[in-house]
Amino acid sequence: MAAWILNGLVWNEATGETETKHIRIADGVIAEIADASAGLPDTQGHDTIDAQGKLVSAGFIDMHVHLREPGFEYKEDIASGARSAAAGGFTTIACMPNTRPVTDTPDTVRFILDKAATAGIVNVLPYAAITKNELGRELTDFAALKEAGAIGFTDDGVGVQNAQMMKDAMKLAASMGMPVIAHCEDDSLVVGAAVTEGKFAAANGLKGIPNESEAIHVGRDILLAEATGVHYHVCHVSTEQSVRLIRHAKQFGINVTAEVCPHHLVLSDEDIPGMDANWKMNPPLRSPRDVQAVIEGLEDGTIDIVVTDHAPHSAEEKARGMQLAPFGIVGFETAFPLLYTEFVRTGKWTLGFLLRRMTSDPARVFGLASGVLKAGAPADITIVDLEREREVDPETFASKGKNTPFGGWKLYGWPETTLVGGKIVWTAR
Ligand SMILES: NC(=O)N[C@@H](CC(=O)O)C(=O)O
Ligand SMILES: [Zn+2]
Ligand SMILES: [Zn+2]
Repeated sequence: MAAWILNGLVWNEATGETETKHIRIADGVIAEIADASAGLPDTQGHDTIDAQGKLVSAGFIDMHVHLREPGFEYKEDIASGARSAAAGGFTTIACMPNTRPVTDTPDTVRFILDKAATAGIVNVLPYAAITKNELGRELTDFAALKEAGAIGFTDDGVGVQNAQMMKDAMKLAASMGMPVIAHCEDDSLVVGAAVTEGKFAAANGLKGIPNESEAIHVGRDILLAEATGVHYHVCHVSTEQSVRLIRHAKQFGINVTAEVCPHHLVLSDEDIPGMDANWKMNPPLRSPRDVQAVIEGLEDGTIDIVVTDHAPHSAEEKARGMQLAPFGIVGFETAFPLLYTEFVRTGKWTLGFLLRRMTSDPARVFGLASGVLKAGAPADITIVDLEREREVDPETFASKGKNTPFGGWKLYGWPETTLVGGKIVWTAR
């Protein structure tokens, strides 16, 4: 469709303010961005979208999500996950391979791409597993998986326990120009705990997950990345120690990048209200000191991007209680409002900083053409109402998963309309 988005507020990095612009879309790309001071354009023959007073941004990019299909469609499927992403203003998402079967064959990669294309909602980029069935024993066929469309290799959900296996994976990925994305967790240090080691665990007589179970893999993998030259990307950084190691590695020019989730920026273990599994995720909510460290890591560029780690589970599964319920919370439909409300409205971050970490930075890290609002870029666009306050109601989520700790939170910054390739794929009722 040929369309004009009229009178939207577009962030200008040079001035550090928003400016009113008209954006013309043609053939799925941004054809023109016009200054509104020159008056309304001739919109004849075009659809028009009134964005008066609304933020118009490049669509958000989420490089760490779980869509659960194939195999766990009762939690989420590719279409429902994509709809949830669009409702959260995301236009490109990268899905993790801990499906059933695990995404460890070209057939499964193609299955995901086909399903995503049929759904036709957002761009879905599949990761493939590092090891067969994510068991850590045998590498998958990297070349065939890349050929089928996988954009990187990861065993997310579990850490690769064997250092030689990880080194072999990195060497192979490096030779193909592909990134290795790591869920950092040393099994020998994790003692079947549901929450972090710290105040909440102690107060409730629970075992805790220690910080070093994450950071020890980060440190190991940084050394392996240095040795192999691979692009190494650290998943869901949650500890002060991991931030420190990544900062140090970057100072040495090692090709490492990292991500952090909204919940690790906003919540600590001291916020957990009780034995409610909607507060259970991996890595767990850490101490306030860790929260401060990941915030500073994101602010100084040690951590490159924000991801949701959208991890839907059924209500029945989450009702099993803190100890038995699976790890994970949904994230698409609260991510931007949460960070906008907590960090931008409070004056801690500029709007531009948050937008960069959710658009152009993930595009830079993973070499995507999207993530920028400029002529010639894909017309993947998010229109956001920054001014209306609304309460988070999980029952209204497009996701099948309602498992969030943010139910009832009053937030600003709700996405209103999401366009992918110039087509409206979601609009708020
Ligand atoms: N983050 C989580 O708590 N859970 C993820 C797995 C993962 O991201 O490691 C899941 O698949 O449910
Ligand atoms: Zn993980
Ligand atoms: Zn994950």
